[in-house]
Amino acid sequence: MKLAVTAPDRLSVRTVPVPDPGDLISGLPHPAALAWVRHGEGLVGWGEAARLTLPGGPDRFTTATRLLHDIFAAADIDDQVAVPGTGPVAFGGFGFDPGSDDSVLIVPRHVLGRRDGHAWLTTIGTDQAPGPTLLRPPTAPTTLTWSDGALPAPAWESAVATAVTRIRDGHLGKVVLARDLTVHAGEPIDARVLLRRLADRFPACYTFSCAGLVGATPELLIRRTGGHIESLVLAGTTARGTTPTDDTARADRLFDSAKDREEHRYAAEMVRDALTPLCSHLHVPAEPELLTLPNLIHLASPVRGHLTADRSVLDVVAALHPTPAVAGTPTPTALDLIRELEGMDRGRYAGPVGWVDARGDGEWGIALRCAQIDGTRARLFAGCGIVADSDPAAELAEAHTKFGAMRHALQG
Ligand SMILES: C=C(O[C@H]1C=CC=C(C(=O)O)[C@@H]1O)C(=O)O
Repeated sequence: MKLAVTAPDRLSVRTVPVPDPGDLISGLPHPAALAWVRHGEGLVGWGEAARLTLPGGPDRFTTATRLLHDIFAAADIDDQVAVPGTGPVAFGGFGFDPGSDDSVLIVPRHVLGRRDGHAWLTTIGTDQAPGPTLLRPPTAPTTLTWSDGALPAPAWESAVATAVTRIRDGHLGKVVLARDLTVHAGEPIDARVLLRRLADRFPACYTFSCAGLVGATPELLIRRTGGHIESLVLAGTTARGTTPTDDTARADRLFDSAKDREEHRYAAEMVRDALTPLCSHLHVPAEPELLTLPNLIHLASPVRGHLTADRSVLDVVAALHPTPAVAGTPTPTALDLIRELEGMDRGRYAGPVGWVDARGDGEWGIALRCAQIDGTRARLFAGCGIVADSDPAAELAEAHTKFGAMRHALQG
């Protein structure tokens, strides 16, 4: 696949303040939705002023940064709000595997944003629409037919067992193995229905949609606001309990679990090592804390820092991806094992997903708890960190719980 850039020579961009638009997702006018929303704040976009599709390669982030810089530098920008996310922005999703051709960036024609008491509408081009008008009301998917993806459950369990053997033999410390499920619907799946259900159920997650990849991820890879950066490293998981006592017992067991602590440590240490050279100040907590979601509890390390130089958020994404939350340790060995054992192409699942503006500010998550929608078909993904003490049956159960987020979004 070749690099493709669809963009006019010069974008004409105007951002104006608007009254509080309320719920962002219900303003999306048609199914080709772009979204990044958490606790009701964020950005939604529609229409395409520019699109970049990038071939695989470890340089895909720097290529994206350079091309976007050229498009944004040539733009004629009237930004009357001037906060992160105003002016032109690109939504994007990058392929997980450096060899993957799936990376895409879209500069929407319209963006509706809401953050810290500001609300704005950005319009690109001459079509100065006053705001979204619902062109096609969302309809929920019906008659869903589920099937296995690349590996049925027993085959995936034996892939996990093979990974455990390789780890115990000393080839690597950790690998994250994922599996996929396929679902067919009676009519084209509308991303807005999934966004609505995900945002209602997981308000603390980043509900996203970009080029058919729709999900609600709890994992913030990086947020850049001026020189300030934040990340939330997640690894180590348990399902929520069925009673309050069971829930507390599970949370305590997770917090004390040597196996989950090891899984988490690989991820937190790699993020620390990758960010240290970029930062004048970096805080990584010595111990993880618990992040409680409606369906799962994770070990979590909130990381904060200050960049030494003026780098785009995409430069920081390039330094971080793929973290051991989605690949493993050491990274090259883990990537080889993932290619050998998963039997599938992850596409943009577990890759960076988010947005960047012309200042280089932006928010990028790791695309987890998501599905790739393609007309009437969707591919759901879920993965689990495997270390020496992992049990294949327990990992299969964990993947099943992780699939639950998107299953619910599709089934209601
Ligand atoms: C790879 C996934 O989750 C990662 C993020 C948090 C916890 C994880 C775990 O405990 O295995 C995974 O590393 C996924 O949800 O598909």
